[in-house]
Amino acid sequence: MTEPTPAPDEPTNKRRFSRRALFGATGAGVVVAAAGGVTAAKLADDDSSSSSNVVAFRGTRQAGIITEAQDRLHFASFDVITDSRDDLIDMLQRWTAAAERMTTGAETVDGGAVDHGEYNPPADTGEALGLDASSLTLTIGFGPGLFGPSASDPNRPDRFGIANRKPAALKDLPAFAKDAIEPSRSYGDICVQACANDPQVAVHAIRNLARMGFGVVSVRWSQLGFGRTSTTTVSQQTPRNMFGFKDGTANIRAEQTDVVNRWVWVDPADNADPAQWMTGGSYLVARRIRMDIEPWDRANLSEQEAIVGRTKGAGAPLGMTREDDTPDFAVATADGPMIARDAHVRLAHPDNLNGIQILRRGYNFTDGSDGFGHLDAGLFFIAYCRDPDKQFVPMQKQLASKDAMMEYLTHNGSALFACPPGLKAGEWWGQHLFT
Ligand SMILES: C=CC1=C(C)c2cc3[nH]c(cc4nc(cc5[nH]c(cc1n2)c(C)c5CCC(=O)O)C(CCC(=O)O)=C4C)c(C)c3C=C
Ligand SMILES: [Fe+2]
Repeated sequence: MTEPTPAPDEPTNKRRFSRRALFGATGAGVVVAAAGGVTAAKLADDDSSSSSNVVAFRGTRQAGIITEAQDRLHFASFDVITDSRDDLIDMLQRWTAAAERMTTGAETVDGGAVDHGEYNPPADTGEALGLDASSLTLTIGFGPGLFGPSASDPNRPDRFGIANRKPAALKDLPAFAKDAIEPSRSYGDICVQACANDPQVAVHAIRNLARMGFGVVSVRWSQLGFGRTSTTTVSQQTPRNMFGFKDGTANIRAEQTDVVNRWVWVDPADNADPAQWMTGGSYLVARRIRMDIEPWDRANLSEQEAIVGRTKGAGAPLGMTREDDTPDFAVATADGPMIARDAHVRLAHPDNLNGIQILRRGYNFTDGSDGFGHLDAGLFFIAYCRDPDKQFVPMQKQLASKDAMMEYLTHNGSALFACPPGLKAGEWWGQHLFT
């Protein structure tokens, strides 16, 4: 594979690290692999966004939350299949080292694909050799079932002695109106969200973590996403969802520090002492939402726009012309409000939800067709929030019962994970939960 040629408008400070370049350079001692550390990454900061192709793995926050949303997703939810706390910790340590390397464009271990002897299975599966880091971020979260009983599995024992460390906010989401949740696409003990600008890099990362976890975890479900449906920084263009509408316009942006602190990061006051490991982290809500594409495609444009509450072309609130115009829910027409009472954006707007906000970070998906000639397509909705019970739950309750868009949606996957804060040098995933 050839090294990608930098685009002419690429910043001159842009750093490119490819697995092939590192592969060739390790002999010269360029890469510092001790404790999984690789010197090349941009130094971490609160934002973790990077203008280069390497996003810092370590920092105050985990990367992949307010990081500028990448184009591709591979999300995996794992069941822990061992009762051994030591084995789980050992795997988390090995995962951390490999994850840190992969986010720099390196293999899981030095020379993993081809240098570990012809009679051993390769320690890296190799499909990302020659590809650069592609802004890969790997974000870990822990599900309610890891701590013992949960609503989805009430008989789970506390296998790892961490029941008292469970944050109050970490509980399975309630059932919402019209939910059609499939357990085989839902829940899980540990999640890893892999986001990258190259799908092969994201898939390689999840595949290798799954391979390394053999005997300790098994993949419960996973989801690929092919196009972001959010903007998380002010410089990003708003993408479109599978209904053809701009999605992400009114999202929280990384630069809105006060808003992010209020609605995304867990505060010390949110938890008692045993759950302080979550301070500075965030809760990840995942919902697989099937979109009924074919009936939608037969709805006329004005009906589609009335359901969303924005125009399809510009993405402007109805009654306005520009995407960044502020919606005015008071404007009336002869037939009622300009933005209908059951329009999606009216119901999801903070003015109609006691000020509540969430950070959306979802992806379009298409998993082929369903055997009846319909696309199995939709939105893999991901949201980050400080307290799902006070943010996502009331928002989704309102949408599930009143939103006109629900006629075209089926929520068939659901999960909640607690994503701890970022790692300092030498720390490993889950360290402050298990020690
Ligand atoms: C519970 C939260 C939300 C779910 C679930 C959800 C599903 C969903 N949304 C769209 C399409 C659009 N959503 C838009 C705005 C919007 N959506 C939510 C929340 C949920 N959406 C919020 C908080 C907002 C912002 C509201 C506001 O403050 O104005 C938009 C408009 C553009 C935008 O602001 O992003 C679209 C379009 C789909 C298709 C969908 C499920 C498949
Ligand atoms: Fe929405």
